[in-house]
Amino acid sequence: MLYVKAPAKINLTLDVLHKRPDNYHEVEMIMTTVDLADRIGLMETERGIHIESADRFVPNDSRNLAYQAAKLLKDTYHIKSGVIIKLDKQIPVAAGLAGGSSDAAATLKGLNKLWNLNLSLDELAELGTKIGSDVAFCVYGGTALAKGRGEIIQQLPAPPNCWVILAKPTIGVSTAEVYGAFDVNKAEHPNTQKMIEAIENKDYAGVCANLGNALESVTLSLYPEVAQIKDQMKKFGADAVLMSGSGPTVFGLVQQEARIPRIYNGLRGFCAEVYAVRLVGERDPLA
Ligand SMILES: C[C@](O)(CO)[C@H](O)COP(=O)(O)OP(=O)(O)OC[C@H]1O[C@@H](n2ccc(N)nc2=O)[C@H](O)[C@@H]1O
Ligand SMILES: Nc1ncnc2c1ncn2[C@@H]1O[C@H](COP(=O)(O)OP(=O)(O)OP(=O)(O)O)[C@@H](O)[C@H]1O
Repeated sequence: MLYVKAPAKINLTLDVLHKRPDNYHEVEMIMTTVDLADRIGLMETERGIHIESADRFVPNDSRNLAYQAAKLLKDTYHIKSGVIIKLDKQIPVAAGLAGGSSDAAATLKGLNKLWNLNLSLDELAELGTKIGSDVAFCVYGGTALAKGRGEIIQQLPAPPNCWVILAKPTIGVSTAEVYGAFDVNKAEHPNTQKMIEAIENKDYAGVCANLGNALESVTLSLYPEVAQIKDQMKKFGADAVLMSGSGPTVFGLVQQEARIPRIYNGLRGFCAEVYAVRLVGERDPLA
């Protein structure tokens, strides 16, 4: 069995510029990986693509993004053999943390090895774009500015080190629904350039000050409990707080480790899924 790690991402910024003729939105966003990961096991078999997962929210058929990744490689490169894909899910589902996209990216990278395809990361990212807008970022990992519909990736240095508290309310959010309700005239736009400068200068206060997500107000108006979690996380002592992606997960940045128990335990009082993880920020050299 070949194992591959599929880390979650958070959006330090997410700006939506306009709706495009293809019905996607033009975005500009800064994403970074965190140390919360699914584990993917890949085993060659005679034929077919078989998904095994104990998570009841994860489809085990062609709707699974890891299945789609395997199918795409199999069809494109005329692979005869099949694969069993074991998904050990740690990333909450439909959370705004790119769980499915990261599973797809890890499957592409793992099968590239298992099937000796020798494709470059750039080639895998291009294939990944056919599966979803976040897959290209997940192929590279680390920290990046993503443009276009999310598939044009410019690598950035790692942000200053810190802890990330993730809190996911019990609701799952549909990305399409949130983009569908987005109104460009009402949107707040983060300052992407200032965030890039803060990251480059390893300026933690600057990163905190420039967090911003144009989709946040849309999700907050659909699901008021997300606003509550934001308020609680601030009250318990996070340095800065934002919703990730289209939500509903809220993340808080914390530099002092001693503050984590109060925030973690406070949130656990009314939110079932809470995680305290490190920012990874760097590309995995072994990936
Ligand atoms: C919210 C984010 O996760 C932030 O990282 C991404 O922008 C969404 O990435 P994703 O989940 O990989 O999205 P996709 O699977 O490609 O698209 C899901 C749906 O979201 C909408 N969508 C997505 C990306 C984009 N730039 N504009 C959009 O309008 C489209 O309605 C699309 O049908
Ligand atoms: N491997 C997978 N893991 C989790 N969900 C998957 C997977 N493949 C397909 N899905 C489907 O995708 C939907 C969205 O799940 P996912 O966890 O990828 O959302 P997300 O974290 O909001 O992603 P993003 O941040 O890229 O929008 C789920 O409702 C689920 O049915």
